[in-house]
Amino acid sequence: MTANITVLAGDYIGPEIMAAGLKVLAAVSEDQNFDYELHEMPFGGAGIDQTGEPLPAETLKTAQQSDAVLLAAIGGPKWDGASKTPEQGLLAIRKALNLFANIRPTEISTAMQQYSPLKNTEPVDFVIVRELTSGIYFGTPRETTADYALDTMRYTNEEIERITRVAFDMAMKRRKHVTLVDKANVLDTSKLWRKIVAEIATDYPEVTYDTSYVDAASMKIIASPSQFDVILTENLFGDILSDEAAQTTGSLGTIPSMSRGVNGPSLYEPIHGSAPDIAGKGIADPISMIRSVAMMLTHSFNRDDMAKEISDAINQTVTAGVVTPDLGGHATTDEMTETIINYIKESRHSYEPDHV
Ligand SMILES: NC(=O)C1=CN([C@@H]2O[C@H](COP(=O)(O)OP(=O)(O)OC[C@H]3O[C@@H](n4cnc5c(N)ncnc54)[C@H](O)[C@@H]3O)[C@@H](O)[C@H]2O)C=CC1
Ligand SMILES: CC(C)CC(=O)C(=O)O
Ligand SMILES: [Mg+2]
Repeated sequence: MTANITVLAGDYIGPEIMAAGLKVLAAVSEDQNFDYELHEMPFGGAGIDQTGEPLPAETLKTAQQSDAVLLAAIGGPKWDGASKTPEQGLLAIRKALNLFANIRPTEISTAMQQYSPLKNTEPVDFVIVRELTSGIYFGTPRETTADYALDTMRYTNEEIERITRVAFDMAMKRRKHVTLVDKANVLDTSKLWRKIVAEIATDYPEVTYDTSYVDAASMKIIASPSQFDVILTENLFGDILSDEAAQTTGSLGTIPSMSRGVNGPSLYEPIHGSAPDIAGKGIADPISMIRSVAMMLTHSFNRDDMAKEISDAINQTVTAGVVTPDLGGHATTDEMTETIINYIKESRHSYEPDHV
């Protein structure tokens, strides 16, 4: 069977890191009985420029019909303040594909330890489960007048329930601990989250469960990150905390994500944006995109073996110090990508039986 993958390169560094991700996908697929077809479509600012729409109808249709979607990043100053923005396209595709669960891992592996600004921590390995299709990014009413602007934070019981089950199911496969991050000392929506999460937690007696206000949680991510296993939180808080958590590994440019719904394709993308400040220089860190490819192989195509090859090669590359400037190195995006590919090839070569 051929895997159909929609490719949304997007804007600024988007095409640079997507190229890196696709090169690694090609390398790791070689001789692996994994056939795939790429469907490259305009999206974000590129969608606006080509069709007038950040999420062109053809792009959405292609994504809906595919087995998985790979997205690099969208947005940037070119479209800031325009009537249609790349970010509208991003929110629209998340909603249209019902991608309510956004999974953002933070791991300071042995290989990454040297790049972490955190010193002498216990091993860090937690996952942020962020609600992705509701909350203040989607709530109505929403308006701007001459005197005020209004956004609305709104959550239904059902929206909280389904993401909570994703978080507890994930905890069951990990260290069995969930931390709900909210602002329940102030917000009614957070009070509702607490009530519903406490109810659902009773279905998971093996999972320990605690809560933290988001302000304190942002401190704990720096001060004592090893206490976390699964962080469950709403859309805005998850957006903010995941960038903070990413930086503890050394760079925002290293963290991938998966966004999933009930049926239909999942979407894989770096957690960062289009980094306009470094676009065109050839120095974007490709790890976040390459790890997004690995997440796709695991979760959409059941190819954990190929994902592990990618992960091992990334670890070897960063251990060897072949890293881009965000991690303090001098490598270009291409050099880092080629090094990762070489490690993949080398590991296969060393396992080949001798042909006499
Ligand atoms: N999913 C997406 O496509 C997202 C899009 N955006 C959009 O991206 C645009 C730029 O937003 P910013 O606030 O600047 O956030 P950003 O995440 O693009 O960049 C923040 C900082 O991190 C650095 N950085 C990010 N990714 C990197 C990588 N792979 N390698 C090296 N350094 C990297 C950038 O150079 C910058 O200094 C905006 O239009 C924003 O709306 C922001 C976040 C997510
Ligand atoms: C347009 C934003 C909601 C994108 C973003 O910052 C994210 O999803 O992390
Ligand atoms: Mg963000």
